[in-house]
Amino acid sequence: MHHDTDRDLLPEGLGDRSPAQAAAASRVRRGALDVFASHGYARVETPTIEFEKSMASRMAGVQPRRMFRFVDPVSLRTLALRSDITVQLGRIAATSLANKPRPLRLCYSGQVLTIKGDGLDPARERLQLGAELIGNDSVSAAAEVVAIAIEALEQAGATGISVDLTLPDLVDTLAAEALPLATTQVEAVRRELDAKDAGGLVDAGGAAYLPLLYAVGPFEQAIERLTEFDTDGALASRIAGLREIAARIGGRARVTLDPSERHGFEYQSWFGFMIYATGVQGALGRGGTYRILGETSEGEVATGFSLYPDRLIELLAETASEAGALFLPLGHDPQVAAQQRAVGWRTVAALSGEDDPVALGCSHRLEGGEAVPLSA
Ligand SMILES: N[C@@H](Cc1c[nH]c[nH+]1)C(=O)O
Repeated sequence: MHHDTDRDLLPEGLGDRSPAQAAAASRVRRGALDVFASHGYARVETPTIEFEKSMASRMAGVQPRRMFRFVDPVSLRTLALRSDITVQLGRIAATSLANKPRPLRLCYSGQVLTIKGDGLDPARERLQLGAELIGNDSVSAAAEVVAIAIEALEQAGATGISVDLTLPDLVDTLAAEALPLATTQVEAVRRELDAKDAGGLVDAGGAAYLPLLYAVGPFEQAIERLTEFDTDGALASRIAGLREIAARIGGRARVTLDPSERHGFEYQSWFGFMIYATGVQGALGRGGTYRILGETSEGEVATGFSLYPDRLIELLAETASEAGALFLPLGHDPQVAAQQRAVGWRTVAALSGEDDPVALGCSHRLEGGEAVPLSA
C-alpha cells in the first residue's frame, strides 16, 4: 500500500499489543500483583505525569535527561512523564504515608516512558511492575524482595530464572579508603569496570581494581574470588550479606555474581540484582537497596525491585494456544447463554445468519441448550 502521509505510523519505540499479547499481559500483571499482595504489599496508583522536580530529586542519581518533559500550560511548571514508578512511591512514602508504621510494603503496576530505548532494546514505553519495602535495607529485606521477584516471575509464566547479584556502590566504597582514587577518576574506573575493559581500567588509573573483573560468574566461585581480593576487609559485611542472600534464594533460581555491574542502576546503594529467564533476551527486572531523600532529614532507606516483562509477554503470547469459544446462533436463549458463560465459556453471538463460527474462532455451537463441537 502507498503511504503519502504518516497517519498510520507510530513513533519509534512505541507499539500496540495484539489481542494475544494483551491477553498475555493481563495474565502476567495479575500473576505478579497477586504474588505481591500475598506477601503483604499494598497496591498504590500514581499519576502518569507529575512535576519534573519531584521525580528527579527524590533519589540521588535519577537522570531527568531520560524523561519526556514539557511545560504544563496550567501551572507553567515543567512536567515529566514517569520513567520509573519507584521514585513516585518514594514521594508517597515521604509525604502522604510518612506516618504509616515501618516497614511499609507497597506495590505498583503501570506504563513508563523514556525518550530513548535502553541499549539493544529500542522500546520507549514499557510495562513496569514492582514492589518496594520502605524503611529497611537490611540483608533480610534484600532476601525478601529477591524471593518475591522470583515468585512473581514464576507466577507470570517465566521458567529457568536466574539472578545476578551486584554491589552498586562498590567503587565508591573501595575508593574511600582501601583503594583510593581521585574524585575525577572514580567515574572512569566505574565505567571501565562496567564495560569489563581491562586495558581501559588500567589507563583510567584503576589497575588495583583489575581482580574485580575476574570475580564474575557462578556465585560460589565468584564470591570466593571477591573474598580473596578483599584483603583488608573493606567489603566484609557486603560479602557476608551477599552470601546470606544467595543461600536464601539457593535452589529457587540460578545465582551469579557480577560485583561491579552498574548498567541501569541509577540510585541503588550496597545491594543490587538483575533477574533473567530462559528464552527472554535481556534482563526482566532489576532491584536493590536505596535511599529516599527527604526535604530536610537524611531521608529513609528502602529495598525493592521493578520487573519489565514486555519481552516475556511477547514470548508467552507466541506460545499461548487460544481457548475455543462457543458460537451462539441467531435466536438462541440468552439465559442458556449466560449459564454457559457462568461455567466458563467465552461466547460469540451471531449478528446475522451469515456469521461463520469457525472463522470467528469458535470450537463449539450452542444447540438445544448444549455446547456441541463444530465438526472441523
Ligand atoms: N526502579 C528501579 C529498580 C528498583 C526498584 N526498587 C529499587 N530499585 C529500576 O527500574 O531500575
